[in-house]
Amino acid sequence: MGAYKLLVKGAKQVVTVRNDENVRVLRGKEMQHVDIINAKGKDGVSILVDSNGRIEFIGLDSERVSKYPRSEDEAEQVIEAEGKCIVPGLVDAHTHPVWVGDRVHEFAMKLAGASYMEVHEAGGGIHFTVENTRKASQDELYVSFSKRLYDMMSAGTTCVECKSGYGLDTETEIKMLKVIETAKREHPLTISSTFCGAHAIPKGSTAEKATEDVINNQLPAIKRLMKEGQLHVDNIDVFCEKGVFDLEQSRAILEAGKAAGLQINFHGDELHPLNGAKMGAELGALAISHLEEISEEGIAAMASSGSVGVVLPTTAYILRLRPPPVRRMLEAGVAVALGSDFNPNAYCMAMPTVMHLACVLLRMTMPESLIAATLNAASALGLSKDYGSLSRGKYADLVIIDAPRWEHLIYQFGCHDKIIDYVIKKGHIAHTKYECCG
Ligand SMILES: N=CN[C@@H](CCC(=O)O)C(=O)O
Ligand SMILES: [Zn+2]
Repeated sequence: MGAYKLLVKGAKQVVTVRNDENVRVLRGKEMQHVDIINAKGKDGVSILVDSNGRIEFIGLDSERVSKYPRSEDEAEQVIEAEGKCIVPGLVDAHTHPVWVGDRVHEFAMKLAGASYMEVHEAGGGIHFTVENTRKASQDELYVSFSKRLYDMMSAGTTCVECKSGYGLDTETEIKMLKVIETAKREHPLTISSTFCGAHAIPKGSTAEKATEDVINNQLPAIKRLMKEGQLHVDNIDVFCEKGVFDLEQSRAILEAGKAAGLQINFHGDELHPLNGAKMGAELGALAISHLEEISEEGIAAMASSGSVGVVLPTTAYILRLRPPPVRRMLEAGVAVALGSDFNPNAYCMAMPTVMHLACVLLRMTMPESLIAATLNAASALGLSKDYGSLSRGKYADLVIIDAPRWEHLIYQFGCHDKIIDYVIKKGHIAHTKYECCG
């Protein structure tokens, strides 16, 4: 074993986002620029990774050679990155990736004019996925889930939030959380897991009964497994929406989750303005997702509570919703993050596509979008101490792009696999296009 796990050298440009490990989140104007280390002529940029996968040095090749003269010989792997750009590993702050049975048939219905809630109320949508997921075995779910995680990684994602929520009963919710738990142990990606037993009202039940079931049955069973060390769940979620869980039911579920030691991270103000953002801010939510219908009051509350706003451009795009007022949120000082919202309704797991949509549909700039998909997304999951930017001491999660400027990752609409040369996870080559595509 070498003294260093990896040396990347000769890069044209390294976007650190912030080259300061103490910066854990960025808001408002702070999101207008990213820190970049550029090569000086032939003197490229190096990243040296220690044996624990953390960044030991980041800076010009010449400085690295004078400070660590033997680094090239002592590194287990060396990547020549001449002419290439490097950004931090992307962080996907919101996904629903554990399920079987696609909903391609519903895409046609929606194109013909059916709304998300019309499909849901007709017994499709989440209900369709619940029926299929309840029938599937843990192994079957793991096979499709783990393939999706590799696909996400090949598009540059190195940390991802993964929800349960297609069980809506204790048994299936636990089955889903166990699938996520297995991936936490076995997959290179860093996973933040979320209990979302309140994702919909089970068929034949009511919102009152479902709230009671989540609080009195599902959550205590999960808590027991966490105590026994069988599960390590990070977040509590609820779909706070008209016709699903109302404001008070959502509050009760989130409070119960918080009392069980989970971070509050939920769906709010997506289709109707229920003032979910304000309620979440009052509870000290770490993050609130969607926010298409956030109120001015909700924006002010999130700016002062520090709750991260996770916006999901794929949803607004696919459902033709009015996009969330991201410019207003940024102006007011809300920290904005991005997620793919990968689920059978929004079948997108590529964060470069998400960043592109954020720029075009949500009017974010490219630096804002990159910050939202790295440092702020890590912050929405409580992971920004270790992930989301490149500085000494942080984990070396990197995306190495074969393009003359980092912005190509966002500018290019699709086919990112052609320019993503390497995805590095904690200093390991987790994916390289040279092995899979030649
Ligand atoms: N809005 C609620 N949940 C998901 C959709 C899940 C589904 O349709 O299966 C979302 O965030 O978009
Ligand atoms: Zn969602």
